[in-house]
Amino acid sequence: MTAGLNAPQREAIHYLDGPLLVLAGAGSGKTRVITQKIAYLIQECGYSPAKITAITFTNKAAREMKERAAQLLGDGASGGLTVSTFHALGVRILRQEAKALGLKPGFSILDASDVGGLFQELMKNADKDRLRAVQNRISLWKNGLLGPEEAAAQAGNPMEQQAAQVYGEYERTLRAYQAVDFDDLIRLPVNLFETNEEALARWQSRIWHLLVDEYQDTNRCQYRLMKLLAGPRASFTAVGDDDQSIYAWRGADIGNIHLLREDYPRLKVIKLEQNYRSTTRILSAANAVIAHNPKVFDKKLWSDHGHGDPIHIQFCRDGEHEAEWVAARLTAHRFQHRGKWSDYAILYRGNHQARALEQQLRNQKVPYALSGGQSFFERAEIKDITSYLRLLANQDDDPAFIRAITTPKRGIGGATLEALGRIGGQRHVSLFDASLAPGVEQQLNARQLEAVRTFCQFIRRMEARAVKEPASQILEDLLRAIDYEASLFETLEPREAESKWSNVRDFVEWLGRRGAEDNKNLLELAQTIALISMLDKNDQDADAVQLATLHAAKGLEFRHVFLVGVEEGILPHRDSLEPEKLQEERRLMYVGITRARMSLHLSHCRRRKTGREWRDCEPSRFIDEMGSDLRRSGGDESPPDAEEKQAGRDRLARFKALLAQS
Ligand SMILES: Nc1ncnc2c1ncn2[C@@H]1O[C@H](COP(=O)(O)OP(=O)(O)OP(=O)(O)O)[C@@H](O)[C@H]1O
Ligand SMILES: [Mg+2]
Repeated sequence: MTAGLNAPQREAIHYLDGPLLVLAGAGSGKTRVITQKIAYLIQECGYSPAKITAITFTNKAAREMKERAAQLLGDGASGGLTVSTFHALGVRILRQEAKALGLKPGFSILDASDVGGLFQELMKNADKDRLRAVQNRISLWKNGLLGPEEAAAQAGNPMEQQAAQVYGEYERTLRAYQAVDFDDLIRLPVNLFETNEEALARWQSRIWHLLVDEYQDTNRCQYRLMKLLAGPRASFTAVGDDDQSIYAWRGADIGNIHLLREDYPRLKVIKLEQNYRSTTRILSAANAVIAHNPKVFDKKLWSDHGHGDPIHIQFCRDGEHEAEWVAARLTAHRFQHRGKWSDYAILYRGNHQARALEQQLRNQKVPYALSGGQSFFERAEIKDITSYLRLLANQDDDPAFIRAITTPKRGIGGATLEALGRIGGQRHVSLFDASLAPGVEQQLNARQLEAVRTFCQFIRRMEARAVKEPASQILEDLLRAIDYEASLFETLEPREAESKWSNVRDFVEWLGRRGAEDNKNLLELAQTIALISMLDKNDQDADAVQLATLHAAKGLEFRHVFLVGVEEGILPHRDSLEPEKLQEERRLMYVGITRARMSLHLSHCRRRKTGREWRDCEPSRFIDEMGSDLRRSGGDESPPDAEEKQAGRDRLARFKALLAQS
């Protein structure tokens, strides 16, 4: 079972005498240790899969790990195993312990855009920057387990004082809607377990061994949850790499690695030193870059995959040229290596960099999948549909009520909603309940009343069906009943309507499949949609180039990686030039380089256009830090004239024709 693993990996897998930290560099097989350890516990130690919980950083990683474990163990042997993100685990805990927390089991989970909307309501006159600052501040307080009162006592500058004020109001609003935000998914279970011994004991007894991947990016709150769940037995395996900690901006805390030693004096630490992912050239460059950060833990990393191809640095004229170059070079490279599109990833620092790349990939007919961008689930048409689902599961969810009752238009407007809001406010009930409350007749005219009542009855009917019929069936009926397709075509240009309707169809199909696979009804599915990102929606088997931000690429590996925009101001980011932030940018660069197995291409531009302004660009200092074993090209062209551009296009056309023949 542990064949093909090295000695320290085997040691990590077999170690069960107490808390264990595997601290090792990129590609050294940390994630593999977790997967193999799950199999080992079940197969060799006789653990029931239901007694094992593993925590990963993304839903995609969770699913891959589950699949790997199922493969290792054979059919059905891994049933009951929990592999999930901290957030998904939080949902599970909240759902089962809802009563103790004063939540109803169908509570809503608000995603980032819902929360953004709520803050806009609460701070009507604030500008965008203030809104974002306040929202971030509150999120950090929540992750630090500080309530509104403690926050108020701690608030320093005027922004923080305002945040502390809004915080209380925000929390009351969430509770009134029977809704939670992402931070609550971790914080509420922690609060519960700290005050309710019975609940804690129940969950502790379910977890004989806890495994945590990407430990370096846990925040204080997640660490508390992990510690509570591990309990006094402290039977856990955490794996991580301090050099890959890239979420400090979201409250992740490298200090948690030290904390583990302090909190668990018996902590065993195992280091892995062999990298199985990358060629020596790639690894040396990564090691050289990260050596510029102060060393916290002594780690070595070597690989016996041979030197491999030189790392290629391309100097491009401008952003457009860079995107053109990437698409063309990638296509040629794939042709030479007779590879698949899915062997390739294009990585970048910020989401906005994707647009130019997407355009070129489309032009050159390169199939691609985008992750880490605006989530599929945050598109207006999908939010329209999910507002119905949320309302089916939770009729206290006022934002969902407002969106659903006004989409498509059914003659209910601001005046009706205001009247309902007044009744709700007086009686302390939701808008849904206000619609059915006695006395509502006096506030609404006959037409309004009829429209509101019909809507509420429709929701009730669908809710009753949702607990017993397959999710896809209900969803189909729901769409038909509200005539969503027609409403799109009535209000939008045909092409736009077409594209939105096709997204809705994708969503229905996907949700139906998900329901059947996970054996969940529509109400249960409705709840977790907020947790799902675009990455999960992608067809896993599709042969496509992966486009991702460096943050979203963590933990993944690709045969060939293109890292674009390796420039001062982008990577490192212009807002992150002070020493601590610069170190995090350097770790981001390290993460990027170490995603590559066989080849790595970097690019930077002479100048870029932002808005109407052209800006001169400097290559990133991180390129210099990679050492001298680099192959550079480009940088000597003057801007092309029309003739040259045409010649380039002709060359490309000939090349494509060649490709098509091959
Ligand atoms: N003992 C081994 N023999 C052969 N291949 C291995 C071994 N251990 C790990 N690998 C392979 O090396 C690659 C990297 O492993 P893995 O993703 O587990 O590393 P990691 O330490 O989790 O990396 P990261 O820090 O990027 O998350 C994977 O393709 C994995 O299958
Ligand atoms: Mg990993």
